[in-house]
Amino acid sequence: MTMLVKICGISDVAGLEAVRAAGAEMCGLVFFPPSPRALTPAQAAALSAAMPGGPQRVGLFVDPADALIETVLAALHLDMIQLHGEETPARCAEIREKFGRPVMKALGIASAADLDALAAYAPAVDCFLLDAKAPPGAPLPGGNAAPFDWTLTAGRSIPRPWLLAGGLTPENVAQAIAASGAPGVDVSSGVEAARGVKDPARIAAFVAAAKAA
Ligand SMILES: O=C(O)c1ccccc1N[C@@H]1O[C@H](COP(=O)(O)O)[C@@H](O)[C@H]1O
Repeated sequence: MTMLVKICGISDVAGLEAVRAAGAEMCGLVFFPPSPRALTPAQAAALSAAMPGGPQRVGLFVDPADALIETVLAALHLDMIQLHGEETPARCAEIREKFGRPVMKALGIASAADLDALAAYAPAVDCFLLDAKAPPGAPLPGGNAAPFDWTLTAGRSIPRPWLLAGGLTPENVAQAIAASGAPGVDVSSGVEAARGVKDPARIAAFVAAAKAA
């Protein structure tokens, strides 16, 4: 089975080219201003236009108003919408229906009980991203280089396709896949040279390690 790989927080052409060259299926474009990886719709449109084709474009939003999604979709094509806030199942379904894009819902996981929430979301979304819960007071709900206990998902039936995220790196991704049973992985901080600055060599190493796992 193909291991799906998403590299999140791409903000320049070198990063996008590295994702394409490495063979990752998806890249994430962040539309959440507090993030060091955030893009304006115009910046994202220019970046995406610099490389027609290539990885699927996933737009990352945090509790977005409809107007923001509308503005982004008017500026560039998105293949998928990632919701990384406190969106309810009803809000996920509304966004999926209104904007006609597959929805990936991110959920913070700290204990086995957190996985119980997946059942309520399953009818409203196309896939899940299971990330560590943000540390208390963290300014970002994700992208914090924090892992969760990978064994929590081992042997669990996850009711949609899913990606593992949180603190993954080229060095630990194979171990994370083996421990969690994840069919796909997503990374941001672990492939950066500095916060918000992607490192093409680490992107290549991450994708190679994930695909070989
Ligand atoms: O990357 C961000 O800046 C970000 C901001 C707000 C919500 C989510 C964000 N990133 C997502 O979090 C996961 C895990 O990140 P990391 O690898 O631990 O740094 C990342 O894959 C993105 O999907």
